[in-house]
This record gives sequence, C-alpha cells and structure tokens, in this order.
Amino acid sequence: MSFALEAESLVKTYGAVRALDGLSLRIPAGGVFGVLGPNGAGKSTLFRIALGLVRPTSGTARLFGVPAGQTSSLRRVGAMIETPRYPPYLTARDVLRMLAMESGAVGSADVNYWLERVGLGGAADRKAGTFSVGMKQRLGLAAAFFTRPELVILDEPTSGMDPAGIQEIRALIRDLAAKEGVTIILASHQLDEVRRVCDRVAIFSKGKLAAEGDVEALTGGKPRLRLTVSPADKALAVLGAKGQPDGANAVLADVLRAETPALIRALVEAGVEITEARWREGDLESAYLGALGPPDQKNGDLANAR
Ligand SMILES: Nc1ncnc2c1ncn2[C@@H]1O[C@H](COP(=O)(O)OP(=O)(O)OP(=O)(O)O)[C@@H](O)[C@H]1O
Repeated sequence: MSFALEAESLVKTYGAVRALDGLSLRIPAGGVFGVLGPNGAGKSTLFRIALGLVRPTSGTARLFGVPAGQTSSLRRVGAMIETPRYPPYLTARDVLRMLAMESGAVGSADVNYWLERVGLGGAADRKAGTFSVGMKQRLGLAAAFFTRPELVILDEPTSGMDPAGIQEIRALIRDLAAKEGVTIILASHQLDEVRRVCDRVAIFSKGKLAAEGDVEALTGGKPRLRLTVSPADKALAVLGAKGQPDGANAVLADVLRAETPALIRALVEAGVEITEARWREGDLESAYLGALGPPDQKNGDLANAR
C-alpha cells in the first residue's frame, strides 16, 4: 500500500506547549481521510508540517515517501485552510492566473477547466470581493486542486457556510476524490460531515493519535433500519439472520435501502404492525467521545465538535 502522508513519532513544541507529542499516523493514498480532534489537539500543526510551513522538533513526516518540506514533496500537495481570502479586486479567473504564475505549473486551459469544475464557470470574470462565502470556498477548492497535486489538505472547508452550501461543497469534495484521482485529508469539527464524506478517520487528542480506522468500523457498522413493531417476535421471525431485537417493541434490520419496500411488505403480510421506520446511522459521536477518554482527560471544547 502506498501512503500519501506518513508521520512517525512526530513532536512539535512551541515553548512549553507540545502541539504534537509523538504522533504516528499513516494516511493511505486515495479517498478522503478525516482528521478529528478538539481545539488544540494538533491537527493544524500536522498540516503545517506537511505543507513545509513549520519544521518538526523531532520525528519525521513524509509525503509519498519524500520528506515533508522538500521542494519535490511541496509540488505534490495543495491546501485550503478555512475560508480563503483573495484580493477583492481580482476576478476569479485572475486569482487562479496569479496563482498559476506563482507556481509556474499550469496554463489558462486548466484555469477554465477548474472554474467550471467547481461551478464557477459563470462567475469567472466577477470580482472575488463580490463572492458569497460558498463561492469563495469554491474558488479556494479550485486553487487547491488546479496545480494537480496528489494530496489536498482541506482544513474546515465548510466553515461559515449555510446548510445548502455545505451539502454542495461536501458533494463536490467526494466527486473530486472519486474522479480526479487525488487523496484528500479533511479536518472538521462537524462529526456528521466526516461521517458522510470520509472513508477513514483519525482522532487526535493532545498531540497524539487516540483512534484510527475506517468510518464504518469506528461507528459500529453500516446504517441499519430501526422498526418499531408489534409483535416484535413475529418481525424477528420474518427478518431471520438480518434482524436483532432493540428493546421490547423494536427491531434492527441489517438490510440495504433498496430492500426496504420488500421488507415492509413482508412484515405487513405476516401481520406485523409497524408504527415507525427510521434509519439509524453509525454513531461517530460516541466513537469520538470514547476515543478522547473521560471528561477530565479531554482537551479543548467539545461543544465545537457537534
Ligand atoms: N505558532 C504557535 N505558537 C505557539 N503555540 C502554538 C502555535 N501554533 C499552535 N500552537 C499551539 O499548539 C497546540 C496545537 O495547535 P493546533 O493549531 O495544531 O491545534 P488544532 O487541533 O488544529 O486546533 P483547532 O481545532 O482549534 O484548529 C495548541 O495548544 C496551540 O495553541
């Protein structure tokens, strides 16, 4: 397996603060990898090291096998850190052209492709200063991806956006990961965002890795259908190996969404009354809180991590 980012015994101190305290983590190439953790857990510090912006106090960080900070590794990584800011008098096209000149990496064809790709084709010649938060975010994504890096780091990519905009950006991130052949690392305080967008996730606590795994395993498996039924034993007989009791009047069904209508029909035909049917998603919040340990050991503000 090849790795986009490998951190080994990474330590970064700022005076008495140990921002990273012996972090070891391997992020596989391909897909979207989520990084969770309370404020001050060390997420941004890892990204700054990966982007060559700060040097570790000790330990190593490698991007695709090359030490972080070397010119050859920097060419392979792009980033968007929160809401990007651009000179307000430049158009979206000019912003990308300016960045292209700085990087010396691409011509105008790529600029047009990426403006279309992030849904800004119609606003290419509008000034960035007139953009909504969502449009700035889209421009930031284009800027992060358009030099065709193999790894893109997105730190809080939907911060400050409204719910509809958040959904669009999440779908765009998944699409970019699937179709542009790029590895994405996404840090977010939105557990729901990480659960929906990421394939694997790492939880940081006090500069260390508290947990890591694929989202499904960490959240206790795939979504299941919870049915409030009467009588429950009859429902369980219909479900067979796919069913499990959940209290006295409910069952959990391990079925695909597409199988739901057939299952409901079979239950009704068997004389089962169904008063509620609801999909129960994997519970990342419990996994997150469990990984951080009891309250007195948690750092940061958990209220931000909802
Ligand atoms: N330049 C710096 N000088 C001093 N301390 C710093 C500096 N950068 C980070 N720190 C400290 O290092 C620790 C880790 O910070 P970091 O920004 O990596 O956390 P984070 O997990 O990204 O937090 P957040 O979720 O709030 O972005 C914090 O205690 C922070 O105050």
